[in-house]
Amino acid sequence: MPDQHYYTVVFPFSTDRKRVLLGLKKRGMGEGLWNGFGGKPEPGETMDQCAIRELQEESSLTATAMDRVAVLIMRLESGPERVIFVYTVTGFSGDVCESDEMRPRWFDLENLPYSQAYTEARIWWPYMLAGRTFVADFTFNDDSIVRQECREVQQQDLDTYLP
Ligand SMILES: COc1nc(N)nc2c1ncn2[C@H]1C[C@H](O)[C@@H](COP(=O)(O)OP(=O)(O)OP(=O)(O)O)O1
Repeated sequence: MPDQHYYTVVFPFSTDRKRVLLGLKKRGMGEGLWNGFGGKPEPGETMDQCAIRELQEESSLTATAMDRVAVLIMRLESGPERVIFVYTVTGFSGDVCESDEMRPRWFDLENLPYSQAYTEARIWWPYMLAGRTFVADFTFNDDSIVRQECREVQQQDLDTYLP
């Protein structure tokens, strides 16, 4: 079994579901790219707890309605495999604020910044935006995707990927 590192990534939607809140990563992994809000779980924390905490720390929003919608598996040429749990948030409280790590901005769903996001976002964001539950599995060689699979699953199937 390869070494695996676990992450969350969280995407808040506007009430009318026409806009999504993304954050421009200001430092570290994915710097300069638009993505959802997230990170690594702290010791003893569940992935759901991690998702809520990371969203709060990075955007100041508190999730009140959140769904686990996908698992992304990133098989990199070197380094540990990344297993990323994706969440959508359809209810929240608080006001959006910039943090040390993320500069948040609402985007219309028809105008997403794919040219300034992770390469594979073009493949799996449409699944998420369509409200699907899925597992996306990517193999990279350098920064290129050499194998990809995106398949719809049942909600409970996502649990099998939990650490
Ligand atoms: C190709 O790989 C990735 N694609 C996408 N779309 N998102 C990714 C990929 N690899 C990582 N991510 C996401 C997962 C997390 O949301 C962040 C990375 O989290 P970070 O390293 O910043 O975690 P923190 O716990 O916040 O880290 P520090 O507090 O130590 O800065 O990117």
